[in-house]
Amino acid sequence: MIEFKNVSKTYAKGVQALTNLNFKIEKGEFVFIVGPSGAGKSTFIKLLLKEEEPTEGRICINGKDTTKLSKRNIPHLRRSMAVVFQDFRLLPNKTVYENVAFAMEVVEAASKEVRRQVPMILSMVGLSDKASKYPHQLSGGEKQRVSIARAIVNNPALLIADEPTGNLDPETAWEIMKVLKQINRRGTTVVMVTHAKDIVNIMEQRVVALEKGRIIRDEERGTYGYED
Ligand SMILES: Nc1ncnc2c1ncn2[C@@H]1O[C@H](COP(=O)(O)OP(=O)(O)OP(=O)(O)O)[C@@H](O)[C@H]1O
Repeated sequence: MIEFKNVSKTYAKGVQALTNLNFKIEKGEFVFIVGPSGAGKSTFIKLLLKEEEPTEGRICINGKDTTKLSKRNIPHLRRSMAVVFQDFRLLPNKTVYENVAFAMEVVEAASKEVRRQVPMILSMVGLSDKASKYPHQLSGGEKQRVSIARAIVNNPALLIADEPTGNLDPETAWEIMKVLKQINRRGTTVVMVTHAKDIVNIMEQRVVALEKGRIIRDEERGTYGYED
């Protein structure tokens, strides 16, 4: 599904953020990306989302070289992916239902489809009873579940989670992991960047470790491996 071939990224002023990355992520995988600050994790996500271009190499998604993608086809690529952030990024003046519905409205889904899909997704993330609440009336874990609901409501093939548990206490973080794992079981590929050592160690999923822009480990049932 995702293939990086000899991918390097050098920012302006010569900062080399990623050096010669080679790896594949297959459809349906659950992959943790770990590494110390500055290792290149955010750059990796930006390349996936085509927010940045690699300086060298090729990034193929579903067999297509995204570096060669025409401008016209970028929206289509972006729609196949969704991102969940540490800070939730919900719309404060919209209810839970409206936040999720809005993600469908911007891709011009039929209103009948919105009315069918939103309650289903809210029930999946355990928020049916909060549909009419506003973000400020929710706990951190609930906000993150809304943001996950919004991310998956258009059925992306790939869910990118950038430190999704970073603002949550350990118990709530585990609730979020359960939701992500459930989404993964339904077939969505999940790539999660994290510093949550315990979560990585207990989940026993594939771990790709970056350090100074290089992959230093890629293990099938990996561990966190750092002491930060
Ligand atoms: N827009 C940019 N311009 C110049 N250098 C950048 C830019 N973005 C990132 N870098 C540099 O590239 C390297 C990798 O940064 P990146 O943000 O990808 O790391 P990270 O692993 O996500 O770190 P963190 O865990 O702190 O978020 C760092 O040396 C950083 O300073």
